[in-house]
Amino acid sequence: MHVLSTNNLSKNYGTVQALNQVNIAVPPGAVYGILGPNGSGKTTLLGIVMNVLEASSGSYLWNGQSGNEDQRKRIGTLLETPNFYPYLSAERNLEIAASIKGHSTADISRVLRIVNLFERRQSAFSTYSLGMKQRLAIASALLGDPQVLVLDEPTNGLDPAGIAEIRQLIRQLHASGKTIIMASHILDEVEKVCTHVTIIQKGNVKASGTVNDVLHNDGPAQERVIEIVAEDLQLLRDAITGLQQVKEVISRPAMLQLIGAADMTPQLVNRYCFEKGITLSYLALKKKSLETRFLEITGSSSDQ
Ligand SMILES: Nc1ncnc2c1ncn2[C@@H]1O[C@H](COP(=O)(O)OP(=O)(O)OP(=O)(O)O)[C@@H](O)[C@H]1O
Repeated sequence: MHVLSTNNLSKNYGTVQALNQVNIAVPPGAVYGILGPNGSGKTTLLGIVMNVLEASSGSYLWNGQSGNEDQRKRIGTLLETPNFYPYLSAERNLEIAASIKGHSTADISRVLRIVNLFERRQSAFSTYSLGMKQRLAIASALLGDPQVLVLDEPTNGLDPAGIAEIRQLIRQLHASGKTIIMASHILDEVEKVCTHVTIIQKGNVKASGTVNDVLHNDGPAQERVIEIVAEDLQLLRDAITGLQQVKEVISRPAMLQLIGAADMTPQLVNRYCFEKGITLSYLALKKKSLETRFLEITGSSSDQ
């Protein structure tokens, strides 16, 4: 059974269609990325499934059941930057959060340890770095030990060190068995921490599946690139141009790049050169870059 599934969720804000018949299905134990540029509808989607916003149409199920308050209490959320009191300690702030959420304060040491802030628990929130502040926010989401976490852009506004801390924490929570649903507009982030991804653009789902299938799978009809080097590049160029599977030969500094379809295999190129009496000193099949694949899916980098 899926932890979360949506059925044709749509949302209009007046004339703005923020979501258009969105279907996602989150398997247990996944780190599920909702990837899309600013304004693509990620926050709206998370807001609806957390019952902060109402859908215009469509429905969703948490663990196969229509959402109810009790269930939602068992989901840890980080939807916006939480308001912690700057002059109170991390521990005191969590005591307040626990009492608001109806969780026992006995859980506070545990969550502070998970996010690696236990040693700094007595320090005032205002003395924390941005990364620490965000970790405290995740600690607050972890109160009550929810099995599912919903995080909206958890690394937004952090410096590279802070980003690395949060990504490490998400990986660690995943390893401990939590299901994590997170919005992000950073392709690299989704590739680094997520197991599954839905790419959303202008409220429409463009692709969904495991990160590997969606972002790395070139598909059989896709173009591929092979790089080759031999002692005499001109001779190599003259020879390889005769190989039917090679559509284009590009001269790069000290190497040739061959563009072809999936039938242009490294084995074929190697054998062909060998038969022409040329020994290759380098041969590599290059994967299409993630960025290129993303642009293919979304059609544009800046278009929302
Ligand atoms: N309260 C609102 N009233 C009117 N339009 C809204 C409202 N909230 C969001 N929108 C619009 O809905 C669309 C989706 O917004 P949403 O915030 O869900 O996207 P997002 O992908 O989360 O973007 P961001 O990363 O910037 O938060 C945008 O066009 C946005 O301008």
